[in-house]
Amino acid sequence: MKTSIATVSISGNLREKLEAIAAAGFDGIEIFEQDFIADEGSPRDVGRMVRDHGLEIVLFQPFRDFEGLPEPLRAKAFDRAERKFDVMQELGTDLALFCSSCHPEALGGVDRAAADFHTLGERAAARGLRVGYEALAWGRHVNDHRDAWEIVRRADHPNIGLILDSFHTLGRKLSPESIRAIPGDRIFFVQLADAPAIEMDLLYWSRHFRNMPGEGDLAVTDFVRAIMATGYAGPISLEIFNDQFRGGNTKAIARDGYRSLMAVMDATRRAEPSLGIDLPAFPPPIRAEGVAFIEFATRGDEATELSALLTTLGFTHAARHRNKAVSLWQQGDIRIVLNEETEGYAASAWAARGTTVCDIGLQVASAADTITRASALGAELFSQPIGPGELQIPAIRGLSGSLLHFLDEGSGLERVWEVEFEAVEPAGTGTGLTRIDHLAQTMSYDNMLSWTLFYGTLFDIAKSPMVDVIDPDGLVRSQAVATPDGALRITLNGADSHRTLAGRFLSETFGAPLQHMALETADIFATADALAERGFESLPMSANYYADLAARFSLDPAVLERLKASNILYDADADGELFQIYSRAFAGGLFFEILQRKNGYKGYGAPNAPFRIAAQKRLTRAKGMPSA
Ligand SMILES: O=C(O)c1ccc(O)c(O)c1
Ligand SMILES: [Mg+2]
Repeated sequence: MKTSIATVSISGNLREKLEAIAAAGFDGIEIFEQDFIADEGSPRDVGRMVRDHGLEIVLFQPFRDFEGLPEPLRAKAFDRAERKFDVMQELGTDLALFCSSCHPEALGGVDRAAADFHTLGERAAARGLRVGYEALAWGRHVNDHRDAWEIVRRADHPNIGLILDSFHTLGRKLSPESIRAIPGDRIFFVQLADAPAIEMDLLYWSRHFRNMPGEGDLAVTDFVRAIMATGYAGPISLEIFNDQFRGGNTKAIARDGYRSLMAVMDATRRAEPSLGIDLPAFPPPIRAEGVAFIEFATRGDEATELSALLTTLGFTHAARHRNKAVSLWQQGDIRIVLNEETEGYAASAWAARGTTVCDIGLQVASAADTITRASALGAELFSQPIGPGELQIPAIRGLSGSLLHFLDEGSGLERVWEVEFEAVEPAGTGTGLTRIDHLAQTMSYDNMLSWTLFYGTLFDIAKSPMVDVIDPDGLVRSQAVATPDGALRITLNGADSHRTLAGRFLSETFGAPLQHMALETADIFATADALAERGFESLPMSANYYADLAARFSLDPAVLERLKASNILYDADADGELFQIYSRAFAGGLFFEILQRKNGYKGYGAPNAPFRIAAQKRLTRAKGMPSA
């Protein structure tokens, strides 16, 4: 399978785009005319430059407003096409995209358009070129792939074929099933794009909001299945018009594209194995079984402060590393590693950000499969020298330089805690915390799609609808991903203002670090008492908050008093109830959450977030810390 991406999909000048596209692993590009015109090189130079990057120009696009014009406009359109054919020959590409006309004077009629394309086919054939016809969803007379196909069929010329674009079909809610009846060799090119389900004008939606397959809500896999069922064997290309991507990090967006394309083709072959898709074998989306450990890079006073906080939370210093300044704190199935090494990745993370989560360990069905799938999707593997007797734990780079290690059961990796560590204190019952319920990552809003795609393509994990969280100083958007059984849940919080709590945390760190983790208890009231006994300081909530709870829910007054006395936050949804306690912030904005889900409550307490954030900001100001 030949992979490609339209140059319009990413930011930068043509040279920067080519470098990023080649590095991400694509075979070819659709050269967007403007990208090439803006370059100072001649068409020959540009063609050579593309090939020097190991890339092929698989399509020249777009040619607009060709078919159905009355004379003299018609003759002019043919002349214009000849000029572009000249350019294509110099560039070294044989296929042009002609999109359906939006010209105010274009006339309708399938036969008229077919006749124009037949004539164009003759002209193209004389130069050994081909033309593909694409129905724009907002074309004046042709806006449905079935009509474009009828025109191509009647044009009846071997150098005239069809171009299909998932956006134009799915965006207009047309079923892709009709594509299955088209002969595969009459389809000259396939473009893929996804988009979020928002009601708006088609053209505006297409030009500004398209995103990578898997990042939006369109059924791109169904579209690809229909295409592949025709026997189509040409390139599969991404054509993404997106304002954020145009201003984003060129290399990162190109990598997202590659990851997305591999994942959608993999999903297609698994949905319909008989299609025989030409793609190297790699494992299906990985079953994630939970968080195996969270590792902090920390030193000095901050390490002392964090250890004290873990003690009041009921953790014990369970073990210490045999060769390194690394300690393991444990309670139930929760493992928190404090790394005070002065060399290696933890040391670099500490140097850059101070106390921070430098590594996330995930428990997966197979660590080896995880690494294989991640590499097939374009991830960078990570390793560093290991000491005598230590295990080489499979790891990859996440986005923004983050790090993920993978543990599993049965390959020997599960023995890491005995092999590399020696016991210090036996684990007690603690405060009743059993496991990590979810991790909350904070990032700039622009990185949310990338992270959603990252987790969504590697794991068998689904995204829930985005929610808006109101911070007194701006909006934070929150997107959760969760495995079907809830074993792994991650919330991705995107800040677009530095004045929000999330934004400030981000501006003082960088990348997409973990800002908080939520620890589960089966009995919030018993845990609240045990925490109080240990001197844990919870985040104080206002009396107004509890008055509002009394108004919104029919809570027993005694329960309400109990909530208030222990600063427990409450929410309920159609399924069940949620109880939350927050820690105070430490080390520049990190914090812990303790929660109990009752009767299958599925959310994350979003209605409580504005009050929790306001309480955190109140404390920050009271401590005289800069409050933005
Ligand atoms: O928005 C456009 O004009 C446009 C151009 C070329 C395409 O392939 C397309 O899907 C849209
Ligand atoms: Mg298109």
